[in-house]
Amino acid sequence: MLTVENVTKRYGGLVAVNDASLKVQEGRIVALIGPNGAGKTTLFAMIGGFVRPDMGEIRFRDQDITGHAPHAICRLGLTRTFQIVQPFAGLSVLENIAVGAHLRHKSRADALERAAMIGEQVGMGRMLEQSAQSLTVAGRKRLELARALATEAKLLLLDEVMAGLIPSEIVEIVATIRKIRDSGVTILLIEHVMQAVMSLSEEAYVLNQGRMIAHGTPQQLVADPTVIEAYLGHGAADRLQQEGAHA
Ligand SMILES: Nc1ncnc2c1ncn2[C@@H]1O[C@H](COP(=O)(O)OP(=O)(O)OP(=O)(O)O)[C@@H](O)[C@H]1O
Repeated sequence: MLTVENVTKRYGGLVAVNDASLKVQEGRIVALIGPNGAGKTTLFAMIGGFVRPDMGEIRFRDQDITGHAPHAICRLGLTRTFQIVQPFAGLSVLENIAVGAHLRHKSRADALERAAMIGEQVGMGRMLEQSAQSLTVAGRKRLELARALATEAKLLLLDEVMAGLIPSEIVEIVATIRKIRDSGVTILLIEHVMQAVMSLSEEAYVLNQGRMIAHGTPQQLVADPTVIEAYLGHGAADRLQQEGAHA
């Protein structure tokens, strides 16, 4: 469904993403993980059309979308959420979701009807008339999910939708994301909450200093010395093994 091939993005002397590739098959939940500053958000920005890669190619459903504008990519069925959630403060939850629905529904009544359905789907059924400004962090994350879904995305890119949530809220949003996938939406997510990555995704890619250093099931990756070193520093895999042997 999505193929990223040898994509590179430089900012001056810094190579934020360096010759990175990944594939997302339809119907899957795939995670993109890596330490802070690894280049995850930059890679998402390139896939969504917000940043143009210096090199490489991005294909979505057999179409080359490299360097296309975000609205054109969204119209094809690929939508991303943002790490910092900024709802339209003066609008209700329902109206905020309807902004996404307007991409496919020209009439306000149709957009609102569609928005109400999506609101239910993400567990915001009782908050639809509430002002978006009054939402908690967890509510805002759900709203961001709903706005993206309302564009009738076939592939959703979720950027840290669990950041700042307490464990019980994480459990709820994990269930919601699974439900969204079961409704036919493919998901690529950036996530720091490893417990969520382990329970949600069937496969994960690891980015470190701009390079894709590993790909596998989350279970394989947490046992992979290259991945452990990327997170914990040089020699960490050996140290862990020795500690394990002495325990
Ligand atoms: N617009 C920009 N101009 C200059 N440097 C940038 C820009 N955007 C990102 N970078 C740099 O590129 C590198 C990768 O950043 P990016 O935000 O993609 O990483 P990340 O993996 O998403 O990190 P985090 O997990 O902390 O969000 C960092 O060193 C960052 O400082």
